[in-house]
Amino acid sequence: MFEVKNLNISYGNKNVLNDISFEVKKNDWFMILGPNGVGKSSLVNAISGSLSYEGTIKFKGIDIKNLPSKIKAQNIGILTQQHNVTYPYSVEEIVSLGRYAYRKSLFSSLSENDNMQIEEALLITGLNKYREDSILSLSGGELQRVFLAQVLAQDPKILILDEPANHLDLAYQEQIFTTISEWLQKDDRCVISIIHDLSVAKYYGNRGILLHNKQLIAKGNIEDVLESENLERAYRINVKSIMNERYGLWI
Ligand SMILES: Nc1ncnc2c1ncn2[C@@H]1O[C@H](COP(=O)(O)OP(=O)(O)OP(=O)(O)O)[C@@H](O)[C@H]1O
Repeated sequence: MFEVKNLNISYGNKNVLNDISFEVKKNDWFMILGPNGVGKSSLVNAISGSLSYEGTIKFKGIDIKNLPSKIKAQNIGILTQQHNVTYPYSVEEIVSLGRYAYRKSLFSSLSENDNMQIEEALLITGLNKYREDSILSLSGGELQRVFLAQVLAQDPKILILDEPANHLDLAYQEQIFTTISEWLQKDDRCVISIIHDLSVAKYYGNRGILLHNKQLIAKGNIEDVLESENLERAYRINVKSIMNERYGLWI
C-alpha cells in the first residue's frame, strides 16, 4: 500500500537518513521508532512533501511526487507535533478544513458527506461541546485533539501521526489510541506513527522500523523490532530491564 525505497535525507551537507527501505501494508499500524534526533520527523516530513529527499516513496504503486496535491490530500493525512494557532478560529472551522481536499474551492459549501465526516470526527475525539470555542482558548491536549479531528475528517487512506498522544492525559491517550485502532479496521487503511513509548508501540503496533545512526537496524513484526539487542543498540541502555524492573512496563 505504501512503499519507501532507498530513501536518503540530508540537510545541506548533513546526511540524517541513509538508504531507508520499508513497506506498509493494508491495515498495518506501523511504528517508526528510534532515539531523539535519529530522523523520525524528517522521514514524516519527506512523506508529507515538506522536505526534499532522494529515493522513492510510493502510494499504491504511484510515486507520491506524481500525485496531484488534492489526490494526495484525499489519501494521506498527517498529524504533526506543531500547530500554528494565531487566529481565533472555532474548533468546528478548523476541523472543517480537513474537508478542503474534497471541495472545489475554500469558499464552496460543504456537502452532506463533508458534514457527516466533520460530525463524526468531532464526536469520536470528544470535541462536540467545544465546537464553537476559539482554538486560542484551548489547552495543549484539547488542541491536539482538534488537529486529530481535522485529519480524521480528511478521511485519508494513510494516517501519519507524529507522536499523536503528545499533550494528552492518560484517559485521552487511551481514547485516541482506541479511536485510531477502530478507524484502522475499515476499508484499505493504514496508520504510520512515530511513538516514543515502546509499550504503546508494542500494544497497538503490528509492524514497524527501528532507526539508529541514519539507518534501519530492524524492520518487520513489532515483536522482532523490539528485541532486546535491537533496543540496546539503538538506545545504548538495557531498555527492557529498565522498563520492566523500574516502571513495571511490558515491552
Ligand atoms: N531544518 C533542519 N536543519 C538542519 N538539521 C535539521 C533540521 N531539522 C532536523 N535536523 C536534524 O536532523 C536530525 C534528525 O531530526 P528529526 O527531528 O528528524 O529527529 P527525530 O528522530 O524526529 O527527533 P525527536 O525524537 O527528538 O523528535 C537531527 O540531528 C536534527 O538536528
